[in-house]
Amino acid sequence: MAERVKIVEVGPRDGLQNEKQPIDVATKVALIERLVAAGVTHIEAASFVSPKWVPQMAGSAQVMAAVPRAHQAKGVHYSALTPNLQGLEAALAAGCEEVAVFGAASESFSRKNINCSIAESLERFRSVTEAAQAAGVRVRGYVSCVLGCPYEGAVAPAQVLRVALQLREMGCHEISLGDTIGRGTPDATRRLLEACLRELPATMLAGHYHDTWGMAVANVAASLEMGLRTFDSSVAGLGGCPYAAGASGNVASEDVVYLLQNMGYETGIDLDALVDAGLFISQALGRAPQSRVSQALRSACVS
Ligand SMILES: CC(C)(COP(=O)([O-])OP(=O)([O-])OC[C@H]1O[C@@H](n2cnc3c(N)ncnc32)[C@H](O)[C@@H]1OP(=O)([O-])[O-])[C@@H](O)C(=O)NCCC(=O)NCCSC(=O)C[C@@](C)(O)CC(=O)[O-]
Repeated sequence: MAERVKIVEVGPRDGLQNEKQPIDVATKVALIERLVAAGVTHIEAASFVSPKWVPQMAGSAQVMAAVPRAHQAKGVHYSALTPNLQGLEAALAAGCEEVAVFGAASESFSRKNINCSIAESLERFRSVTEAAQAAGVRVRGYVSCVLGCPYEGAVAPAQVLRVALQLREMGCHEISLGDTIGRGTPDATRRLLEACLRELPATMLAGHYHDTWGMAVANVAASLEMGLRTFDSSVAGLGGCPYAAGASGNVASEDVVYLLQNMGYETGIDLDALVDAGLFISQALGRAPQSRVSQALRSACVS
């Protein structure tokens, strides 16, 4: 039987959080419905952050109220970002079964993104993880800027590991390593993972690679070689971070699924239906999908 790789679809959150044009709740929910229909089982659907900081995520409670719940019996999980207790309370009220705290390996990015130092953020996350665990909700931990910071440049793998270890110590079940600005190369990704894997099991790590420099699929492949089996991706390559100017979208889910299928891994995702989901949201945004696989599948020269 083929080995399973877990895809965490972050398009509805990471993908849409930075869009300038308003996207209504119905469109977000319709995207999520299509992702579920394509077989996606882990969807980051919402973000309970300050609407003054990230206006696009303001409708998160309405999104969570409308996502297809019947599919949960078939193993679909919805998660949301929660930077503090206020966010956690809103996420619990909205029925999230997993939440995510998001820290950074760079001081400057931490301050720009969540308005506090790394140390302050970790204190804050501790109260979030304690309250989430008391409510029976799992917590994922993000570390941003693992392969470079938009304000500080190079980031040492040891600094990433320090933050990741503290997230694990407070009970995060999974640590997602975010190449926020997409500067990473396969060699840099391997060096980062070598450092992290000395202290953390591969089963606990997820690769979250942005594609700004076109390296994201290569970084997924390098991470697979290093033992990672969980990847975050964004349908149609949507996305960017509001606090990392110029950063483009996550690696496209279609491209990751194509890669995995052709390497013999199982994802449970129907590529054609995923391409359709990407086309749906791209049409709603008035542009073409960034996924190269989507473009190739739809081009006239496909044999
Ligand atoms: C963390 C804060 C809230 C601190 O922001 P702050 O201004 O320091 O917070 P505060 O506690 O002083 O509160 C100020 C106001 O915000 C409100 N507030 C406070 N908390 C919340 C909340 N949870 N939900 C709704 N409202 C909230 C609070 O009620 C108050 O409202 P006011 O009295 O002024 O009307 C802010 O900086 C923030 O929301 N930042 C979010 C930034 C963000 O979402 N960035 C994008 C996601 S991270 C990312 O994309 C990277 C990732 C994860 O994908 C991985 C990668 O690629 O690297």
